[in-house]
Parts: sequence; C-alpha cells; structure tokens
Amino acid sequence: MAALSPLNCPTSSSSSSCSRITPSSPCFSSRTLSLSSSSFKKFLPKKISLQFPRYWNVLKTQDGAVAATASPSENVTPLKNLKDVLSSVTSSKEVREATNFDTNEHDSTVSIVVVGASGDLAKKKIFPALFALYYEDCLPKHFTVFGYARSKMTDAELRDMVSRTLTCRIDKRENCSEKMEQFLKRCFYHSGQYDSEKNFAELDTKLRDHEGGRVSNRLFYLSIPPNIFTEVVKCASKSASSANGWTRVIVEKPFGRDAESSAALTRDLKQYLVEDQIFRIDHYLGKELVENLSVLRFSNLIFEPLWSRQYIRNVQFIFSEDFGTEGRGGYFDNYGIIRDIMQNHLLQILALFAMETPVSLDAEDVRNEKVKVLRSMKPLQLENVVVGQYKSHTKGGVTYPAYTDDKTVPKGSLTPTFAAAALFINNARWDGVPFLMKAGKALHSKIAEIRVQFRHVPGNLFNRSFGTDLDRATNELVIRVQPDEGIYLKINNKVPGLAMRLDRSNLNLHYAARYSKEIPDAYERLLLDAIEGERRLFIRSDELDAAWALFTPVLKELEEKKVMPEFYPYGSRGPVGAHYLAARHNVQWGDISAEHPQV
Ligand SMILES: NC(=O)C1=CN([C@@H]2O[C@H](COP(=O)(O)OP(=O)(O)OC[C@H]3O[C@@H](n4cnc5c(N)ncnc54)[C@H](OP(=O)(O)O)[C@@H]3O)[C@@H](O)[C@H]2O)C=CC1
Ligand SMILES: O=C1O[C@H](COP(=O)(O)O)[C@@H](O)[C@H](O)[C@H]1O
Repeated sequence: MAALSPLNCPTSSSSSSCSRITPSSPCFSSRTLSLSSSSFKKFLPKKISLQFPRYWNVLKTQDGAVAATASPSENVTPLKNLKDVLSSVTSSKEVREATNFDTNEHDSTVSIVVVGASGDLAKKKIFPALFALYYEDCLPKHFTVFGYARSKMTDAELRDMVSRTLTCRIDKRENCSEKMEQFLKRCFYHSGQYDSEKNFAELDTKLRDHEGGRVSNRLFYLSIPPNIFTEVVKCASKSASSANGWTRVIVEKPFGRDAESSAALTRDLKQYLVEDQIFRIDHYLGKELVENLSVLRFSNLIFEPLWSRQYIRNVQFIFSEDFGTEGRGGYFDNYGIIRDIMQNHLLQILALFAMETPVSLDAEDVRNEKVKVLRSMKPLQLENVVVGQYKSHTKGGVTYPAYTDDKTVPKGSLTPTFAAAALFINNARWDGVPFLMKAGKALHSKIAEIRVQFRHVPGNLFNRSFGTDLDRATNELVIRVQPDEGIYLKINNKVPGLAMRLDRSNLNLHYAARYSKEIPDAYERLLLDAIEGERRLFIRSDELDAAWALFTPVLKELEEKKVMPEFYPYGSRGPVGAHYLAARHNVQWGDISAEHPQV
C-alpha cells in the first residue's frame, strides 16, 4: 500500500457529491473556509470536478461556477488549506491521474471491508453505524460493504446477522426496514484466513466485480484482536489494496500495551502503509460533547479567557461504568483500566481540553497542538495513582461477581478495574493545576464527564453566606459526555425573596431539551471521516508516542512491584484511596455530591 500514498489526498474522497452537502444535510458541518467564486475560479481549472470533504460548504454560484464558502456572505478569508489542496492537485499530473480527478463521484466507488465481521464490535457498532450513515444519505452513491473473517458464512447469513444485531438509533425511524433492505443488498461476505494473501486476493477479485471498473477506494476496518493487525495489513496491502484510488485502514485500540510495543506496532504497520493511510480510532473523539469541546472553548469569549491556571483550580475527567468486564475479561486482564480508558479516551479529552489554540481546524494543526500539550506533561508517578479492583457484592438478593470470578481472568489477578490519577502540565498556561482522572468498571453509575472547578472569588463580598466550606461556593463547569448529554455551569445565586440568601444553581444546557435531533453514535462520525479522508479525530503516531510516554513508566512500576489494588464492592463508588489522592492535591471529586440536572 505504501506505493499508494499520494492517493490519500483529502479531496480525493469519492463520498458525497458536492451538491448534496448543504447546510441542512445531516452530514454537513461547516468549517471556517470561505472563498469568493472569482478567487475560487483562479484555482480551479475548467475540467476538474472536485469532490469536497463535508466540512466545506460547496455552493453553485449564479454564474454556474462552484464556490466554497462557510457562510452565505461571500467574505474572502485566507484559505491556506483549500489553496494548498487545489494547487497540489492541479499541479500534480500524477495525483490527477491517480485520483482520476477528471471524473466525478459517479465514476468512483468506496468499498468498506470489515475485517473481523463475525465479532462483537462489528455487530455492536460498525454495521449499525454504516447503516445509520446509509439511512442519513451520508455514504457515497457507489459503496459496498464486505465482511471478512474466518467464520464460514454466506452473504445471506451475514445479512441476517447484520439485520438481527441492528441496535442503532435508526431502528425506530420511518422507512427503517425498507432502507435496511436496500442497505443489506450492498453487504457481502468473504470467508478467509487473516494471514492468507491468497484469501485476500480472492476478496480483491470480488471487490473488483462490485467496483465495476470505477475508481476504487477501499477502507479496511480492523475489528480484530491486535496480535493479528500486522498480518492482515500485510495481506490486504499485497493482495487487496486499490489499484487506482485510495486505500485506508482503520485500526482499533489497543495500540500496543506500552511505549515499546506501540512503537513496534507502528513500525510494523508502516512497512505496508504510510502514516496518512492509518486511521487509529479512539471512539471518544467521535462523541458529540468531545467534538464540542473546541467549539465551547474557542468560539465563546466567556470561556477561553478563563481557561488557565489563573482561574481554574483543577480539572477532572471521570469515566464510570455500572457493569464489570463480564465477557471481556480475557482481553481486559492483559490491559487493565489505565490502558483501556485513561491512556487513550481520557487523555485524548484532556489534550483537547488543555491544548493551545490551533492555527486552524485542519487535522495537522489540531494534532500538532495535542502533541505539544501531551509532551508538556510530566510522566505519571506512582505516588499519584490509586488502583482498585471490584469484589463481589450482594445487594437486594442479587450477588454481583468479583472481577476474578470471571473464568477468563487468572485467579489472584492484580489487574486494576479502577484507577485514579493526578497529572500535571508543565507549561505557562497550566503550571500547578491538577488534572485528575478517575476511571472504573462495576461502579454505581455509568457516566463520562469533564468537571472544571474554578478558583475562589478574591475578596468575595458574600463570603459569610457560604459558611466554612468556601470550595462549595466556587463555580464549576460540567461537560457531561454521556449519558444524557449536557453542559452546565454551577453559579452562586440569590434565592428570591427579601432575605439575602445564596444558593448554588445551574445554568443548564440539556441537550435533549434544547435539540430535537438525535445524537449520532461516535462510530458514525468516525467512519464518515475516514471515508472522507478527514484525519482530525484520529490519532497520529507521535500523539500515540507522547501518550504512552506518560503512562508507560507507572504501568511498569505497578506490574513490577505487584501493587495490590484496593478492593471495592461491585456497584460502589470505588476505593476510598481516590479521595485521599484528590485531597493531597486540594481537590474534591465533583461527582461525589453530584446532582445531574435535567431541564
Ligand atoms: N468489543 C468492543 O466493545 C470493543 C472492541 N475494541 C477493539 O476492537 C477489536 C475487535 O473487538 P471485538 O469485536 O470485541 O473482538 P472479538 O474477540 O469479537 O474478535 C473479532 C473477530 O476476530 C476473530 N478472532 C477472535 N479471536 C481471534 C484470534 N485469537 N485469532 C484470530 N482471529 C480471532 C473472530 O472472527 P473469526 O473467528 O470469524 O475469524 C472474531 O469474530 C479489538 O481490537 C478490540 O480490542 C475496541 C473498543 C471496544
Ligand atoms: O474502549 C472502550 O470503551 C468502552 C466504553 O465505551 P462507551 O462508548 O460505551 O462509553 C469500554 O466499556 C471498554 O472497556 C473500552 O475498551
């Protein structure tokens, strides 16, 4: 596949036609790109018909020319990206020929190969997300979905499996079954071994049949255990990569289990792929409220000026699940909660939260800032970590199992199912501010949220009204990633009446009340981005290196010293050690007395 690297031009997506992408389209999200039609024409040779990523609002002007704009007004703003893209496209004959730029989407096709199609993730997330995209009319006109795995299955059996496991948000919508039937007709299956070039060559033949001579773009989704990533990529690369379009590979976590194994995986994959072809997925980056973080920060004057050590006392990233590792114990025991949740999902959110303003929303600009902030962090130290493991608990006559009751978990395993950590960023903006993380399985609730606790008001006139616990009177911004998405700000307010009494109330943006639109699943956004060549929400290899550098030393120390986890009952709030850790940094976890407001 390396030979195909020039084909990963972001504009070469064969997805949605420009005219279909209007601001009202569900796939549309406007980016701050704008260009007058006259400037645009300068860059656009007559014969080339471009296909635009969905972030660009592409309009037909009155004179018939195409214009890209972010707003109805024709403001010309500097357009580094579009200019760069256009000039590289138009100046490179090789790219033009290779991407078949003279053709439009009617001449190209996207094949999505789900490798490991018989597995849990494929059934639970990938096929439903693909169907949701199809339902929303976000997939290209010509697309085919191929399941690939060792299990023997016919096309009909795959379709049956996909239809039975459809648990996506679309399933109660109008015409769902009709659309489902149409979608299933586009789904096929090929049974093969993961290390067989011959089997991938057979897949290639089938793909070609479906592509019908059009420009072929291929997306491989590696929904398989990590130990076979490289051999699949090798076989796909040698025997089933596109001959005249792009080839991209979505790689699922875990990306190694420490800095060394992650670097080795990257090295192995890069024998067959260039970095731009690798889409390392972290599905938390596809979550609506995580995607909204940058909007909240960078498009609201009231937040960004406060976003520093000057006003923020601490930041908390909290993940909890009210179920254990049931059914996934075999995988989990080799990784533990720090690798499963903290090193990736929570750290990614932290990076977006704490990074400096990127030059633009371009993938490389955003990822550059994320890398910078990650590299400004101190590697996590053992004294700043608490680990726990859930034990059996009986409540209301029901006995919930201990982690080690799972038959796939070795007896006496010390793998943490809970961890709390305090991290620090050594830069001018965040010096001294504790960034606390807490993640656990089998806790009392299922929630993921970011809590920003602000400093005390200096010389507060109302100090006396707050009693001794001044911390309770500070502002707190809560971004609830899930469930029941929302953003609320805790403020001090006068209780109406003749007395001067204060309380803490919430300014509350509750998504379900504010927006009638359903929130897409993270996998929908990420799959669509991968199809369109949009890399912003995928992890670049240097980001991954920086992330592992922070956690690898402590992970090794925990294992070498065989640190005993603190046991907590299934369904509880987790180990008390997490509170001591927070207290050492003058922090109280915000979720302890958390009221989760709704409108
Ligand atoms: N499930 C989830 O919720 C999540 C999963 N992931 C990641 O996504 C990937 C897929 O996960 P998931 O679907 O749960 O995985 P599965 O264990 O269900 O494996 C997927 C498929 O891979 C094949 N397979 C399983 N074990 C082996 C093996 N030892 N050797 C060769 N092939 C094997 C099987 O297909 P067949 O036998 O038919 O070939 C199986 O159906 C993994 O990397 C996982 O870490 C990430 C986040 C969440
Ligand atoms: O990556 C993972 O995420 C899930 C939680 O994802 P969510 O979208 O349901 O919050 C977690 O259960 C799993 O252990 C982990 O591997």
